[in-house]
Amino acid sequence: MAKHSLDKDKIKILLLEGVHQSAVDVFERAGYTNIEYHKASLGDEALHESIKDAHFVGIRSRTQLTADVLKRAEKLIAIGCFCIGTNQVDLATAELLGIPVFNAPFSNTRSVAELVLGEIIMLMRGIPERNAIAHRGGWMKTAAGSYEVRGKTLGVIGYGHIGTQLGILAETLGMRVVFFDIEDKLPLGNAQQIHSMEQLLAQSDVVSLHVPETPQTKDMIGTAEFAAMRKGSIFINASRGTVVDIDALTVALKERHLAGAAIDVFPVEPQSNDDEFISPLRGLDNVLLTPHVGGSTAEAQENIGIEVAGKLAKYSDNGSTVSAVNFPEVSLPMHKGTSRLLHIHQNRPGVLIKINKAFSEKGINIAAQYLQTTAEIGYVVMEVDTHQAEEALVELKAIEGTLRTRVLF
Ligand SMILES: NC(=O)c1ccc[n+]([C@@H]2O[C@H](COP(=O)([O-])OP(=O)(O)OC[C@H]3O[C@@H](n4cnc5c(N)ncnc54)[C@H](O)[C@@H]3O)[C@@H](O)[C@H]2O)c1
Ligand SMILES: O=C(O)[C@H](O)COP(=O)(O)O
Repeated sequence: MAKHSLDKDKIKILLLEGVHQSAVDVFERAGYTNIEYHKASLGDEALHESIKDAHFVGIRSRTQLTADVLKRAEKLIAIGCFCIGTNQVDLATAELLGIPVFNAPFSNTRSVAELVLGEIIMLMRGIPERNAIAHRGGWMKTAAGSYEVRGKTLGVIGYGHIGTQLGILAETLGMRVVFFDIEDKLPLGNAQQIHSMEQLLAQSDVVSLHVPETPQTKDMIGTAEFAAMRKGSIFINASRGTVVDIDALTVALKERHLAGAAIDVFPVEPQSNDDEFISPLRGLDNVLLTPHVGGSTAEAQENIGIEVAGKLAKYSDNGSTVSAVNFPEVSLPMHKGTSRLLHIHQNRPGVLIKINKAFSEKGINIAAQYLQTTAEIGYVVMEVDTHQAEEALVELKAIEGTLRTRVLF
């Protein structure tokens, strides 16, 4: 088992938002037992208190790791987002502080696609409204406004891991699939790329959003876009709450320009299951409201726990940063018989030369060396004889531009 500059039982792992037990199991199997586990996200003060001595933190989409939080988390080595989205982390600040951020880019995508497919069928049949009326003692038995999905057009906005899977599943039900994406994408099945979002909106019976939260996607669907959609069409958002102008959506639904909607993500979401959900969409019978559960299935959560905890444990044990979203990616073999030094520095000219010169002057032999950079930082990993590791670490810490160093014996 890898030995660290810090004993493993001193390495604190903070897990928030009820990440799956599979993550705890992975950490424990890797020898990390100092785990602080919370079922929900923490309020600002509690978060500051818990993260200030944490070496690793695991979150889901709720916890906001802002620049302020990160700067106060002085011991933080890496962050795990146990989900797809990483917009809740200030990635640029994390990078400049030398903190890699990992996520699970695929594990819950099938779950989202399945949920959306079910919602399409329910909404095309007007089931949410019939269900709500029945719960109030009414009986809305009519074929009016109730349609098969076969032969209808699904417009997917954001044709990535989720959008593509949804497209394939929808085609198996006989739907025609069109998509809009800022990138040219290989259409799967019989899907067709449309290069104008307006044209997609005008020809779709169902529009489903699957874009990430970025400055470009903020409020990308508002009054004008709803007006461009067909009268009586269906709108679905299981991407991020910031992408849709929720007031404009409310108007489009109340005016019955849209026949229905399914919304899983909201501009403001409750911090925990004990807090009230506030939204102008509440009380609309033709809207399916779900509490950000697109990726919340047993299968997805278990796989995410294993994947992200595995990436964090690997970074802790051997320094590998493969698939980090904000960091130079270095793929490292296991090391045996040497010690591994990890050095994260500002990306400025001459750092590697200075390291090599300092080591050569001290007679420290470098058995292996790996370097990757981004525009902002460099990540160099070196292997040296174990008896020289402490001395090498001192030399590394003295290099100008150093952000962080670690040694793995
Ligand atoms: N509701 C949930 O529980 C849940 C679960 C998983 C993911 N999500 C959200 O869904 C999003 C999509 O997930 P994914 O795995 O398919 O991501 P992805 O990165 O595989 O796909 C996103 C696609 O959107 C495209 N895109 C980006 N900006 C765009 C723009 N301005 N206009 C059009 N297309 C644009 C990209 O080119 C890409 O093809 C995630 O970023 C996450 O925010 C939500
Ligand atoms: O980004 C994601 O993967 C989804 O939004 C799911 O987030 P969650 O883990 O908070 O449910």
